[in-house]
Amino acid sequence: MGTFKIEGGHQLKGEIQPQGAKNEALQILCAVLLTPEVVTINNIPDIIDVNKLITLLKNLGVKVKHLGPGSYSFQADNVNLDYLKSADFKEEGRGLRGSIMIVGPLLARFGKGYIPKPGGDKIGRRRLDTHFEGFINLGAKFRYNREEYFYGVEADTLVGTDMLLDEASVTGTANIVMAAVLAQGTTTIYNAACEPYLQQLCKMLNRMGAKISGVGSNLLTIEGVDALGGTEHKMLPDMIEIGSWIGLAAMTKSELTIKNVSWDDLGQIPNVFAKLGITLERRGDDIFIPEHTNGYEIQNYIDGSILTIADAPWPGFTPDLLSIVLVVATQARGEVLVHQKMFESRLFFVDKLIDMGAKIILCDPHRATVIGHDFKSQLKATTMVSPDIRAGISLLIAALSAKGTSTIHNIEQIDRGYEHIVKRLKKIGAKIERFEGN
Ligand SMILES: CC(=O)N[C@H]1[C@@H](OP(=O)(O)OP(=O)(O)OC[C@H]2O[C@@H](n3ccc(=O)[nH]c3=O)[C@H](O)[C@@H]2O)O[C@H](CO)[C@@H](O)[C@@H]1O
Ligand SMILES: C=C(OP(=O)(O)O)C(=O)O
Repeated sequence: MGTFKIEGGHQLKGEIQPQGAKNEALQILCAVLLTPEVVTINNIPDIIDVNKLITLLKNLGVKVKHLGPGSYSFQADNVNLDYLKSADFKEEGRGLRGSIMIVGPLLARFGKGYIPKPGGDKIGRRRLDTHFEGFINLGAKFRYNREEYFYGVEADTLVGTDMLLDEASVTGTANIVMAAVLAQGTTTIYNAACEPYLQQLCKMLNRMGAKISGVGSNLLTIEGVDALGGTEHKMLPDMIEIGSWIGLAAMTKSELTIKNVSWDDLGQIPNVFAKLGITLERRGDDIFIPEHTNGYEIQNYIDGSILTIADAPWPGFTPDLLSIVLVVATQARGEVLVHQKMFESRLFFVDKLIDMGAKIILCDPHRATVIGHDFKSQLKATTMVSPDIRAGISLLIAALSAKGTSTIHNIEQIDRGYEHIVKRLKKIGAKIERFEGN
């Protein structure tokens, strides 16, 4: 287990370039299984989850070439389906959440797809019903081994149909789309998720020869085709990382420029941080955050009542930034109610912030009220364990703003989704060191 030691209370300054989007990368990498031709992918983030998925693809027989920083080519012209029966696969497949999305492409191209219960953050129940109901709707037979938590779908042919998803699941929609592109006839998916990750996936699939319309909406229409070909794709910047750096700038009262953010793909994100009182300036495609010398003030609603920030499927506010919103609010002027609707166990990390001196009331597992200090009282350094990726980065931001030296254990959780974080944070002046072990 790795550890960060962080000396807090220092202002940062400079430019930071966001990495390629983790959640997009996990979808796009799985899509290489849909064609025997070469797919070249750029701006792939160098993070644990993505590297695990690349290893899994290699073990499945996909030819992987590293072309340069963040660029790889993939060719799935000799896929080894026997690997899916191996003990190694049962171990590797559960190493991350994104591995679930190999099932749709494998089912569509080879008639069978298997996966052990995938990993990812322990942030509450994370069911997979939407994925498998979708495959069943396309004509697949489903089986589940309860002892081994092993899922499987099989079908000689998939046949397009109309379906209404029980929830707008991000990875579920991606999985079903990747199965439907090679099905016979037309599939419609209503209540589809439409995050930029999915829009990017659909655009890439269309470049490979798929026929998907409605991209960006919650109604996708997919005309099945016989085969897909190769293509080249570039990942968008990671919007969750961008939100994390906005929070970091505000909490440390630092002037930061976040470079090349693809502003038009950020949806509500700039707006939500602006509601917390943070000044964000659009400079071309960069976000400039000035030094917040006088702090930042949370806006109330028009009628004077307390602001609520809640998550919702896109174009709503992403749940992956609520932990960051929460930590940023601890130093704001004013109060906010943070409502994490999707996940049941994602707010428990507030205990740590309370230990550090933050004024937070955890109302129930989904809601926390934060009363900001307006920098009149600094958070105190402490020792903590990162419970999940976004709580981890939030605790890191808290530590960078706190007085004294903090220790964060279990930083692999942060490494899952943040590329070369020590090097990048040091470049803007952060005092952070990594240690292996505890
Ligand atoms: C690898 C990857 O891409 N992970 C992301 C993906 O996970 P993932 O695809 O696993 O998440 P889902 O979209 O399936 O759902 C996440 C949770 O939200 C609940 N839910 C979902 C849809 C809905 O309309 N209402 C609702 O309550 C689900 O029951 C589930 O508990 O999407 C999540 C939701 O944006 C993000 O937090 C994860 O970072
Ligand atoms: C919850 C997240 O990731 P995963 O779905 O991979 O656990 C996240 O990225 O915030």
